[in-house]
Formats: sequence, C-alpha cells, structure tokens
Amino acid sequence: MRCDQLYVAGLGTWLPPAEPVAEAVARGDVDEAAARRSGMRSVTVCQDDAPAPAEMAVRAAGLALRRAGTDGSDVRMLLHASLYDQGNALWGTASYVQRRSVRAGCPALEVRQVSNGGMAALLLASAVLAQGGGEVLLTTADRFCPPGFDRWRSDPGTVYADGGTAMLLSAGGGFARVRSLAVVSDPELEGMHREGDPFGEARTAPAGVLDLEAHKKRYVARAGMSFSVARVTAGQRDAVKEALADAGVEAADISRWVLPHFGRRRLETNCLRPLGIGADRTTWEFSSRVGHLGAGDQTAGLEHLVRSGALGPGGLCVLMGVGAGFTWSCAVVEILRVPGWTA
Ligand SMILES: CCC(=O)NCCNC(=O)CCNC(=O)[C@H](O)C(C)(C)COP(=O)(O)O
Repeated sequence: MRCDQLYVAGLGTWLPPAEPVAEAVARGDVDEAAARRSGMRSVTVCQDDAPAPAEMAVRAAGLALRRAGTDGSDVRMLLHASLYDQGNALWGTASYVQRRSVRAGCPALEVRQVSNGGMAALLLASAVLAQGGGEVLLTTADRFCPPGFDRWRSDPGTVYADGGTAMLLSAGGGFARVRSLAVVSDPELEGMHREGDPFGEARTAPAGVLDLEAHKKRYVARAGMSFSVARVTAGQRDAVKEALADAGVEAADISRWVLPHFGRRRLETNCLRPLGIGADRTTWEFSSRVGHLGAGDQTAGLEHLVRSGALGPGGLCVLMGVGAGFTWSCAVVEILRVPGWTA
C-alpha cells in the first residue's frame, strides 16, 4: 500500500558489546567452518550483567524519543515486538516498556510475527496513524540465551544476536518518510518452523535446545525443497514488487537495501541473488558485525544507514523483513533530511 503522512521521527538501538566470532569459536560455541560459512565478524551478545530484553527496549526507546525531541506524551500507541523470552512470564511486557519510556496512557500492545515482528508493528502503526495523526512508538528486544536457545545452532544459516531497537513514527513529520509498505504471507510454510515439535503442554522449562533445523528438515522432507524454495522466493518477490510499485519507483532507484540479518550464505541465496544486488548496496557490513536481532533488524539497519551518512536527503532505501509462517514485508523509505544526531 501507498503510505501518506507516515514519517520516521526517531530511531534508537541498545546493543550489548559485539563479541568477535573468533571468541565464540575458541569457546566452542561454533566450529571454525560454520563460523567461516556465516561470514559473521562479531555478534552482539548480552553478558551476565546485561539488562532483560524489556529493559533493552526501554533504553532504545529513550534514545529514539530524545533524538526526536519529545518526551513521548504524543504517543498514541506503543507496539513491542519480540520472538523469545522477555524476562518474565504472563506479564505486560509492552506496559513495562510504556511505563519506563513514554508519559502517555496509550494502548501498549505486543506484536508477535517472529522475525517479521518489527515490520508487522509498522503495518499496524500505519493504520493507527492514518486514523488521526499523533505518534506511535515501535520497540523490539530479544536475548537469545541458553538453555533453550543456541544462537549459532538453533537456526543454522542465521546467527542470533541480542539487543533492543525503537522507532518513533509520526503523522506530523520526521526526517524520513515511509512511502509504501507491503506485507505478503503464505501459511503453507508454517510447518517449516514447527514440524517435529508436536504441540505439548504449556512448558515452564524449555524442552531442550530449540532445533529449527530439525523442524525445517522434516517439513522439507515432506513438502519438498523445490516447493519450499519456490514459495519462499515468490513471497519475497511479491512483497518487493508491491512496495516498489506503490512507491512509484524501480529497484534501480533504491540506493540501500536493509535486509534481514542472515548469515552470508542465506543472504546470497535468499536476497542478493533474487534481487540482483551486491552486498555493498545492503547493510551486510553492519549486520555481519551484529547478527540477527529478531524483530529489530530493520530499525537497527536504518539507524546504521542514517548515522553512517550512507543515505542523504532524497535517498531511497528499502526495509525488508521475513518471518516464519511465512510473512514477508517490504517498505520504501525516503530520507527527507539528515537528522542532527547523525555521526
Ligand atoms: C524463526 C525466525 C524467523 O522468523 N526467521 C525467518 C524465516 N526464516 C528464513 O527466512 C531463513 C531462510 N530459510 C528459508 O528460506 C527456507 O527455510 C528454505 C528456503 C526452505 C531453506 O533455507 P536454508 O535453511 O537452506 O537457508
């Protein structure tokens, strides 16, 4: 869909220290060959004294609000997206972020659409802002920690990173404008991240370490790899095609592509080759130093591009997301001015 009056007014991230991949290899977290295949140089990993995910979102939100020059009192809705444990159970995580970041009594909701959660929140925010202006604050946060998750082995091909992000959207103006947003889904693929792990009782403790590779293998053994690849390729292609058309631009007009923080092989097969672009046109140089921030790749990647000066006024970038299910999203964002907080 074409977006009118949808502006990015503030961006913020809170990332723990980036740990060099060599240290993960030395510790035995990943073998040398797999580390090399991933192309990753470092991964942001919470140390023992790190804040809980919800607190990481609070810190990212505070930065986004400060950069936007607001205390958040005009925020009409807060949307918090995550994938994994937020640090407590049966708890108003979004309300925690709201209490600790904005001074508004607005609805505070959680969004779960696996790794597309940040873009799903953008979709919801666009609908809210189209109905009456104001601001919507989007936050994401995750800490992919043991015992239930292995950041290197739970989903080989993607190295999971810890961190929080925040994006303040406004109907009144901002340094960038979202010109279009497309979200496409294909539920035929939902079994890919589930099969092999039957529905069970509510788990208080994780049933071993999550093994998405085993789930994927069982699904593909039944559905077929060519079927799976064809459907994954088609969904992403449709999202990109719709977003570019609704923005009235071509792929050649896009100066930077904010892609999901895959490892290098997945990035090549799922994004670079299908899109016909080189890694230099993407956020790979950044994402290879961070890792997959769950629902936050797109906000973190956009902040990186703006801070680094890679995008100037008039520059167009695309934010792409994909979530198990699958759901694919694509947004075309135009930089209107360089915000004062850039490097
Ligand atoms: C679970 C976190 C999440 O939502 N991730 C997004 C969905 N996963 C992906 O897009 C990763 C890439 N996977 C795929 O495209 C499909 O699984 C394929 C195409 C069947 C196999 O890809 P591969 O595992 O070989 O990289």
